[in-house]
Amino acid sequence: MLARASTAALAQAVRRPLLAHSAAMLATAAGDVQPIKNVTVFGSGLMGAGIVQVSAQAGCQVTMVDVTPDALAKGEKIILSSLKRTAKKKYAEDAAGAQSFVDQIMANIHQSTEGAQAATKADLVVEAIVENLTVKQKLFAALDEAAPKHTIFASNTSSLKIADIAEATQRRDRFAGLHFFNPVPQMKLVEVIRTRDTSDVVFNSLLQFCRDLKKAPVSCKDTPGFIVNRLLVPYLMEAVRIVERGEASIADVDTAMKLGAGYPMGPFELADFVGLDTVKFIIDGWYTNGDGLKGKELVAPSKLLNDLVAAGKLGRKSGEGFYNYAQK
Ligand SMILES: C[C@H](O)CC(=O)SCCNC(=O)CCNC(=O)[C@H](O)C(C)(C)COP(=O)(O)OP(=O)(O)OC[C@H]1O[C@@H](n2cnc3c(N)ncnc32)[C@H](O)[C@@H]1OP(=O)(O)O
Ligand SMILES: NC(=O)c1ccc[n+]([C@@H]2O[C@H](COP(=O)([O-])OP(=O)(O)OC[C@H]3O[C@@H](n4cnc5c(N)ncnc54)[C@H](O)[C@@H]3O)[C@@H](O)[C@H]2O)c1
Repeated sequence: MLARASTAALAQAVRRPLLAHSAAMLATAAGDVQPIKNVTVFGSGLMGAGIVQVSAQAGCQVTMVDVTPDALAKGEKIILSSLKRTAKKKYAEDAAGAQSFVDQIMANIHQSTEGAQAATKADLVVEAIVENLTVKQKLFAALDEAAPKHTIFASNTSSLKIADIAEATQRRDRFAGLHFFNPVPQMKLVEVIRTRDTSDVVFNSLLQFCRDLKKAPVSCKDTPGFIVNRLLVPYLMEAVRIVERGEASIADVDTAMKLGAGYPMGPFELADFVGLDTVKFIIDGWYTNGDGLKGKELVAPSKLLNDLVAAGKLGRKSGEGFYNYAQK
């Protein structure tokens, strides 16, 4: 009798928050939205450039902001190369059509190194800068003064708590996570993360914005790694530990996961793709103070990973990580 009662209570305890969460999703699905037509993206790197591109492709006016003209030029190069790949497929026999496709989208993209100025007309500010809480808080605190009251703030962080970033501003009701995946033009998923303070209108507007970008939004609580990274990063790290324990080679682990689990990339290829510095930052943050992950073996530091990052071998973006791309 006791066992049955405790099972029922447990089921109820699990069901209650899930029901509340899905009810919130349903409620917001029918709620008001504020239009997002003018977007300012901070960071023109791997992710920022992709977010700029897909927003411009959806018809938004987009301002891409970085700290130097050189960083902006790198971002523009990433966008042009991606658009040309897409244009080549769409307009295989029509070079003029392909060029006009690229030109029309690039006309929606403006560049600036003046962050505060760039935020003054934004309906949405998306941050995709270095994965460092203090740097993100400093940026948003400065933008809070410059951006209009209606502007929504969103972070593309891989691993930080959205609430920790938002606390640097006076607009916690207009602050959320908007987590895109690499490469942004290809990956359909966006994780939309609300904090306790995010308003329904803001959450709803971000869900609609993702749909306008032809992306598929999902949501979860403001927890370490949200959904994908919470599952993916421990998997990547266990692959590293298999190699550290001398149980298999890097190449065989990658081959095994591609041919045995049907993944498009093996864990080492993927870690090099994401950036070894980003992977290291994520596990270091979770190991030292991640809710429910602090001190856990699952995310413990790895000598192999730390040595590569210390040697500046960050993966594809530096030409070498677990693999050497200079030779490929
Ligand atoms: C850590 C962070 O917080 C979260 C994350 O981002 S975790 C990482 C999530 N991302 C992944 O897991 C990526 C896994 N890898 C993949 O999906 C695939 O390997 C890939 C899409 C990157 C590349 O696909 P793949 O078939 O291996 O290579 P490729 O043929 O070059 O590209 C496939 C298609 O996408 C296109 N494509 C690839 N990258 C592109 C880009 N950046 N821009 C435009 N088109 C691109 C190619 O043109 C090709 O188009 P086609 O099939 O019509 O010819
Ligand atoms: N790499 C991935 O696969 C991936 C995927 C999803 C999310 N993310 C997250 O996105 C963010 C960016 O990652 P990335 O891989 O694009 O990094 P990146 O190093 O490629 O780009 C970061 C860019 O931010 C710029 N920057 C730094 N401080 C700035 C500031 N104060 N103002 C304006 N620009 C500034 C840098 O100059 C650089 O161009 C991180 O939070 C990361 O965790 C990364």
